[in-house]
Amino acid sequence: MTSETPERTPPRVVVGVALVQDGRVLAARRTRPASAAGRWELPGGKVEPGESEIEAARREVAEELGCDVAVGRRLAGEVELAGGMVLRAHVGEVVSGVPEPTEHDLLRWLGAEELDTVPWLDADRPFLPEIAELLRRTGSSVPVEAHFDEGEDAEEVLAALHAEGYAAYLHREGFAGEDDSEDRAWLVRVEDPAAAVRLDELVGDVDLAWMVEAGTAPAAPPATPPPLPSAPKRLKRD
Ligand SMILES: Nc1nc2c([nH]c(=O)n2[C@H]2C[C@H](O)[C@@H](COP(=O)(O)OP(=O)(O)OP(=O)(O)O)O2)c(=O)[nH]1
Repeated sequence: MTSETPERTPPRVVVGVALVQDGRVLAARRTRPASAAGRWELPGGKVEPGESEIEAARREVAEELGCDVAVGRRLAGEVELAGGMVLRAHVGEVVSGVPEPTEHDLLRWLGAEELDTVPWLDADRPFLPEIAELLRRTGSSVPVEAHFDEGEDAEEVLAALHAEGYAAYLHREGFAGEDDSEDRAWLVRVEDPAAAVRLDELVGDVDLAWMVEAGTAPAAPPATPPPLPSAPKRLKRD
């Protein structure tokens, strides 16, 4: 950039939250302005100066829906809005309370195949394919597992899930005929789709970990759990 390049004001961010629960996402119908009334959006609003997107998302959802939400990773991309604003979207979930609209006139929980049944605001449409994929991936009641090479990473993710109120447990991968416990991976298993969304996010912050299809591994931890490292290790977050 040269000294002649005019300074650009960064666009104001509007953050929408794709609240996911039981394989569905919460859509809210706007009442204002007249040009947007009757169109559907993700709950959210403008990020205030000094606020992070996540703080703004939690504040806006509390104002609009009267419930507490956990806000996780950002969906890909952003969409330019009129008035020098951009729309970004994050995945989230309700952690306490039941969404009741204070500004919208209707809420609907939509499954992956129902996303097209409401007239979304134009700016929200580019996010729908990723939301649909997320709902398909997490919408079943099949257990979901994450594989960890390192026990301490698995333990830390497990602790994070428990701290946020999710049911999750740790077990070691079983290899037929394998008796060297050093070679066996750690698996964190969840059965609730909302917990699967959160597990997926946490796994994204760990180098040697990935989501796996839950196999036939035992559904309960072994009677005598193998020792875990005790030193805490920070998750890499951005
Ligand atoms: N909240 C939200 N706004 C959206 C979405 N899609 C979209 O184009 N918008 C637009 C509508 C508005 O022009 C702008 C956000 O306005 P807003 O009225 O929700 O935000 P706010 O509560 O912070 O605003 P204000 O009433 O305090 O002025 O972004 C969406 O999914 N969620």
